[in-house]
Amino acid sequence: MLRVGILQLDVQVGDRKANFSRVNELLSRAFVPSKSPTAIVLPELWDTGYALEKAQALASDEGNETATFLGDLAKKYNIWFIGGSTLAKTSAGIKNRAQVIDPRGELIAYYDKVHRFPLMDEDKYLASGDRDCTFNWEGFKSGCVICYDLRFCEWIRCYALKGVKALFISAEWPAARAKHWDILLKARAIENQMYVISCNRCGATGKDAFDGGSLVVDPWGEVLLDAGNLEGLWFVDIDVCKVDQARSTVPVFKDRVPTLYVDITK
Ligand SMILES: NC(=O)CCC(=O)C(=O)O
Repeated sequence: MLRVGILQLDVQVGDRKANFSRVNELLSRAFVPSKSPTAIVLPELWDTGYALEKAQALASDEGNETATFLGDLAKKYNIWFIGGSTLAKTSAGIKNRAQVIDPRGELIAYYDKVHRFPLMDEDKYLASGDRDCTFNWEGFKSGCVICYDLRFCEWIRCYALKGVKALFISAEWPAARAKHWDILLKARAIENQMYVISCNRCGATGKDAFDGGSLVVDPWGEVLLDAGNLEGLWFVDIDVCKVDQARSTVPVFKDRVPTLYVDITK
């Protein structure tokens, strides 16, 4: 068994100090030790929110400030942090970067959001990523994407074809489209026969409301955890055998006919 913790946060926009201190507080209040290796997931841009007009000032070099903060907590609690993105200053511009930190506090992988969301001005302020992110989480091949990436079934399929069995998704997905969020998480889990482990923001900034609704969905599409719409930290165990069971029972990956899946726009 492996265990995931969903830390659903009401992000304070532009205030990294407040978000750091809230995460500290939630962990010290709600962390439950376990024998199962544990990964905690945070929302997209959990430390600064969508203050993109101030991205230049808020971003830290390669996202190091946030990685250091999480690294210290990872060591203290002997946990992973998987996903949860920050603004990272890079030579190619500022990126929306999800970080993977192991229990030694080391940043072992990161993912720069590939599909920038124009309705929240990401195309105006941020540079996009150009690669996927897969890694070994306690022997379980896993991957990360961020929010709007969830809409691109072909991108998530690439992860599954690379052998990913657990996909971590961090998001700031507004309440206005909460239904899409819910359906797409379940669809991606069912069609790829993988765990989908998500963490969305909750609360509101001005008129922008976020409903949370973070889900952990198993490879059969069953919801193992629904965080509701409040701030908090919740845990659930996942049985790694379920992915192989689902894939051998309904042999989608054996039955694909990729020679027919051509891109007709080319
Ligand atoms: N932060 C995001 O990428 C939001 C994506 C979103 O709201 C959507 O509808 O897609």
